[in-house]
Amino acid sequence: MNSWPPVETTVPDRHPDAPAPDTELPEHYAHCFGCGDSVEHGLRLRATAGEGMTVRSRFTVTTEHQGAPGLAHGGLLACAFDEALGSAVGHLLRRPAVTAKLETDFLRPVPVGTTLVIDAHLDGIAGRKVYVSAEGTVEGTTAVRARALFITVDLKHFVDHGRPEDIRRVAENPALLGRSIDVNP
Ligand SMILES: CCCCCCCCCCCCCC(=O)SCCNC(=O)CCNC(=O)[C@H](O)C(C)(C)COP(=O)(O)OP(=O)(O)OC[C@H]1O[C@@H](n2cnc3c(N)ncnc32)[C@H](O)[C@@H]1OP(=O)(O)O
Repeated sequence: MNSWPPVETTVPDRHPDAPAPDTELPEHYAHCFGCGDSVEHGLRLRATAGEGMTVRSRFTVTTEHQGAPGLAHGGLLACAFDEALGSAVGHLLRRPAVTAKLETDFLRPVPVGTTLVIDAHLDGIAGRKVYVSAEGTVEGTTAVRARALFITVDLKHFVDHGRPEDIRRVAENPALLGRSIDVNP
């Protein structure tokens, strides 16, 4: 296995305004496929801040999330990890960041009706590069592991690249963004 993080990093402190351990984290965007309550068949991840540089997320697999009969689709499992890892970066550093690279190891199938518990850990930071990893367990057995590189960006990134009507809807109704995001930092 390659060394991780792949470059020299430092481990940052939690942001002073990061949610305290055991705090339930809000959805970051109502229309997010990973965590938004407005997305009918979305993943609806729920997350809790952990100790140190950790966040625990939970993804309950439903019949809408199947790939093979009765089993979660691998692409949706990768999506769940993207969300869980992004949540760790966003909430612990309180800086906007996007996924640049995501790698997943699928070790065991994840059945419909089970809850995947994803423990994400912020491993290190080098400039704008943030390295995070996570392990997902079903009833105590490791099913999926993932590693990712996130890159911190300015809020301008989302304004420049997002669809204007969606940006406008958020500007008119900031409640669509989770309580934890300051749209006027
Ligand atoms: C705030 C409070 C709470 C918030 C909660 C939020 C929860 C959120 C949950 C959300 C969850 C869902 C999250 C989502 O779904 S995010 C959506 C999916 N991701 C994207 O759309 C990102 C698309 N990519 C880009 O926009 C650009 O490529 C970015 C911005 C990433 C970089 O373009 P930019 O022009 O700005 O920078 P740069 O190119 O100089 O690169 C900078 C450095 O990075 C290195 N590099 C780049 N790519 C790679 C790579 N693939 N492997 C290895 N290294 C890579 C690069 O070599 C350079 O290194 P160095 O030369 O400096 O050493």
